[in-house]
Amino acid sequence: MIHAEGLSKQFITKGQSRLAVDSLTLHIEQGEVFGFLGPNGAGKTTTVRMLCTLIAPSAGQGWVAGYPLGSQNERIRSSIGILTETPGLYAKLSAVENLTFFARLYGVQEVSKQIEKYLSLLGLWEKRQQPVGSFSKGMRQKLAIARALLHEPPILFLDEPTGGLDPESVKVVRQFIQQLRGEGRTIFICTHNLDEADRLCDRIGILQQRLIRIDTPAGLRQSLYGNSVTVRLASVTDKILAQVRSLPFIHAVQQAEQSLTLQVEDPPQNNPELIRALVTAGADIQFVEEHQQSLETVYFNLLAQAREGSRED
Ligand SMILES: Nc1ncnc2c1ncn2[C@@H]1O[C@H](COP(=O)(O)OP(=O)(O)OP(=O)(O)O)[C@@H](O)[C@H]1O
Repeated sequence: MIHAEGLSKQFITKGQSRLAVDSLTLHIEQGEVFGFLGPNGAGKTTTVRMLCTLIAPSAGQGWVAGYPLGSQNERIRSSIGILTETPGLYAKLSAVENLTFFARLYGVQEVSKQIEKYLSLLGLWEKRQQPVGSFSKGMRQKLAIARALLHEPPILFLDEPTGGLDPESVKVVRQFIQQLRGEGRTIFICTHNLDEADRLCDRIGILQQRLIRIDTPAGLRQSLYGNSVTVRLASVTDKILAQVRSLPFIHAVQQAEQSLTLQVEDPPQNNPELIRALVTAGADIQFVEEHQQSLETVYFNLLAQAREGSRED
């Protein structure tokens, strides 16, 4: 659905050149929710602007909805919906008037039906006649999401979709994103919210000018340290130790008098077998605790490694 091959963007301002995005290669499947993480200035927005045909790449190639960037930009634009950091709505116009204006711009058929559908889904139908200038930030954000969907695009680019929203609105928007994924749409989210990326995204890409890592949230967590499980036992015997060490998904064993801390490949998948094996070996299990690395820890470590790497280059 979205494919980039060595995509780069160099900006030249006042004779100074700056490589904002360096040789980005990625592939995002249809129906995938992809999270794009990276610090301020990492190149996320620049990437999205290239993929949305708002700016031309300096090098590389890209395809969106099967159409190549550059020669088929019109087709790409009609296949995507965009939520930018600044919603750009008209303050004096009502919600309906704003959406009607944009619906005509996109050439939407059945304008009223589409407006009613999305205002209702996002909980704004009651406020439809109010001027957008009187809307809260959360309401404006939801209206901008509605606008991005009026023409039923199969691909959505969402820049900080829940940024600055209260917890209730965050929940509405997240549930809505899940619903859109359920409809088979491809969703590309730029966010600084690691917890959000963790909950919503099938895969996460971490960008720092270059793509540092791309993986599932679970894969990212495992990539640095693996996942640890601590099992507290009445006692640790040689038989128990031998049994645990024979399991192919156990990567490391740390032993204490009454506990084992084990590095497990995929805890939710492997823990049942681990517990069965322990019981077979005669273990009296008292507690099992899973220690997963937080995505935040992984994120900071990967960025630190990337910075270290670029200093050595
Ligand atoms: N039009 C432009 N002209 C010159 N430099 C630009 C332009 N747009 C972006 N840049 C530079 O490119 C780099 C990447 O910016 P970009 O906005 O893509 O980062 P970002 O990851 O989206 O950051 P943020 O999280 O702060 O939104 C920055 O150094 C920025 O100053």
